[in-house]
Amino acid sequence: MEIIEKAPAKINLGLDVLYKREDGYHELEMIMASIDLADRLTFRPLKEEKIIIETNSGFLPTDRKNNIFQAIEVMKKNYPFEGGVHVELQKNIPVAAGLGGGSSDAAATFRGINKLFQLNAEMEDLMRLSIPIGTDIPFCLQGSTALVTGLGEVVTPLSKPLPQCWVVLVKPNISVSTPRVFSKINVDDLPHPNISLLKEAIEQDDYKKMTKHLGNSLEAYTASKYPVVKTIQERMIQFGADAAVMSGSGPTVVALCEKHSRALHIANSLKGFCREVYVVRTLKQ
Ligand SMILES: C[C@](O)(CO)[C@H](O)COP(=O)(O)OP(=O)(O)OC[C@H]1O[C@@H](n2ccc(N)nc2=O)[C@H](O)[C@@H]1O
Ligand SMILES: Nc1ncnc2c1ncn2[C@@H]1O[C@H](COP(=O)(O)OP(=O)(O)OP(=O)(O)O)[C@@H](O)[C@H]1O
Repeated sequence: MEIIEKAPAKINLGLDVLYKREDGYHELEMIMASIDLADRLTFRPLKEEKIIIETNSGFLPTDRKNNIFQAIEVMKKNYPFEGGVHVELQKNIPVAAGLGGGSSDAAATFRGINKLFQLNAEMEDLMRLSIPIGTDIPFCLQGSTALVTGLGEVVTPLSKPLPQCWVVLVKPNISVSTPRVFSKINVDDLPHPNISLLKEAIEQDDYKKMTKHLGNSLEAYTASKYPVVKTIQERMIQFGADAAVMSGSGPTVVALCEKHSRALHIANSLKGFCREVYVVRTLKQ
């Protein structure tokens, strides 16, 4: 018996940091979308009480530091099942990229364990249990396109998927620590994208309006530390992107294009500059 789950990456088309809370976390307002770049997880039951993670990624932890391990432990504690789990992770999403790879793996694990051991857990319980592992997990559990608020735990699906377009992802060869970015920003100095207008554009299926309202409060800070983020964004526009925005806390920059030929042109033009370049579609749902 085995269960296979896909774990799609996410992009933040809009990310507004509203304020810092007493506990140090930040209230966010975001538009998030799943894209057609995914890790693949295979779950098998084990007789022994063990969690074994095997992966094609040479540098990811396979112990408790891995989000997959933590998600299995949370499932075991809240929905006791017999034996252990063997997980095979095929890692395709770049790590520490702002693409939510670890969160999506955890979400796939909640879904996979639920199916493998027939635990009948409710989606809203999984969302609540997932938050201490990562604030992007509730969105990853649902996927598609959503307005995401609170710390990341309030997920409201949009009435329409994203207008169909091509997405070019370019990750410079640096890793950005999300806790570090949040600890360094001063909320009073941040720009604030208009998330309401972005949401409206998507729900009106208005591609042009959507591209006008992409924005990320964290972009200026990450770009000030890593100027390569700004350089990539400028080149994407120069090579014909309709819009370009940093995803999450970075450093991946996302370009949107209506035409496939243009997306390929941007990707090919940037390949000499960055090793990790992808052309994908948003997920229709
Ligand atoms: C920036 C985003 O990528 C947007 O999608 C996510 O909010 C970050 O999600 P993530 O990588 O899963 O990060 P988490 O592991 O949840 O949080 C890492 C750290 O970021 C800070 N953090 C995160 C979420 C939030 N709403 N406020 C915060 O201040 C906290 O210091 C936290 O310890
Ligand atoms: N299954 C996993 N996949 C990727 N990273 C993981 C995983 N488990 C733990 N990690 C750790 O989490 C850190 C961040 O990885 P991840 O790829 O999730 O970041 P991210 O793309 O920046 O996410 P976000 O957009 O949510 O901030 C890495 O340092 C990595 O070692």
